[in-house]
Amino acid sequence: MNELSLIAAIRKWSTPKTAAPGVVKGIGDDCAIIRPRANEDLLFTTDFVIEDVHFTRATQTGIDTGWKALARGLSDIAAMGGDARYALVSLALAPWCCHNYVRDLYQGFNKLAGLHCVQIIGGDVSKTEKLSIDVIVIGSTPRGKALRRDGAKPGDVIYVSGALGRAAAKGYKDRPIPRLELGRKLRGKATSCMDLSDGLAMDLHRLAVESGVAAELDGPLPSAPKATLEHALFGGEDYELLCTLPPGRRAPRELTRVGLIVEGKPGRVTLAGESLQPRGWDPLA
Ligand SMILES: Nc1ncnc2c1ncn2[C@@H]1O[C@H](COP(=O)(O)OP(=O)(O)OP(=O)(O)O)[C@@H](O)[C@H]1O
Ligand SMILES: Cc1ncc(C[n+]2csc(CCOP(=O)(O)O)c2C)c(N)n1
Ligand SMILES: [Mg+2]
Repeated sequence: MNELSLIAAIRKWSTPKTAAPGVVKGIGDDCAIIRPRANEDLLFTTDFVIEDVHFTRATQTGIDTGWKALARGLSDIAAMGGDARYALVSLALAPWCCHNYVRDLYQGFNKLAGLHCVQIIGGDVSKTEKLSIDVIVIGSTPRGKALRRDGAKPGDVIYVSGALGRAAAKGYKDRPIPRLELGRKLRGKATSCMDLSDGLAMDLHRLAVESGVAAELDGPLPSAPKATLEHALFGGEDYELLCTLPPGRRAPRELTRVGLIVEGKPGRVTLAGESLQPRGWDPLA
């Protein structure tokens, strides 16, 4: 395997049947060229997936690792109420990564990219000791309509999508489903929104800090099969949406009410009246 032959293969694996709208030039030049539409805001996000930090080689296939690496960025776009459009994929390959493994990674990227009309428009390859994948995703929203973390107001109702603790209960070996459709439905409805990557306790704290409010969790939490309360609150990697809606506003059926935004020390979170520490997954701990 050398750089030229691998990039030629990647180019073949990444070429869609029809180019995504706005792509003037995809893989093959120093930069990709994108022509933005009028009246849209662009969204940019980047996330790593690193061997033995986010997955272990022995327990996860290349296809699942590729899926998850792209899903993390798509989930960020979902949290902003956006459409995911393009991705850049940088691979630092470990000595054990053979041609067929890289092909499997692209199968994983492509399975998920195909579901959401996302085109891989570039990237980089290099080598290192442990496989590291960085995926940049670019998305868009109608101008001024992106959902943000900083708009929650006292009196708003807190909701989460899906079931919490799913990834932790499965040993972090599942394929997360980015909630892009739900995110778009929440545009113009939710006062704040973010995706749950580090666990509800930590991520609700972050949303409350950005919004300058406190949060009270009161309702029963929607938990995944076999998930403990510890998994649901602190497990992380659920990639569900956490959002707030003004009182009285009807919530889409994918959402479950879990609490209320209140006035108080910014970032303080309580569960059934008890203070909840902002503990969860911390990559640097
Ligand atoms: N190295 C960095 N340089 C510049 N900005 C960064 C860097 N790392 C993180 N950020 C920014 O800090 C903010 C919070 O990032 P963080 O990664 O904690 O959130 P997140 O992406 O929602 O969570 P997660 O990565 O756990 O899914 C984002 O705006 C992110 O772009
Ligand atoms: C081998 C292995 N050990 C632990 C975990 C759990 N884990 C890793 S990163 C993360 C949060 C999101 O990451 P980030 O904060 O980098 O966005 C979680 C919950 C895993 N997936 N694989
Ligand atoms: Mg991040």
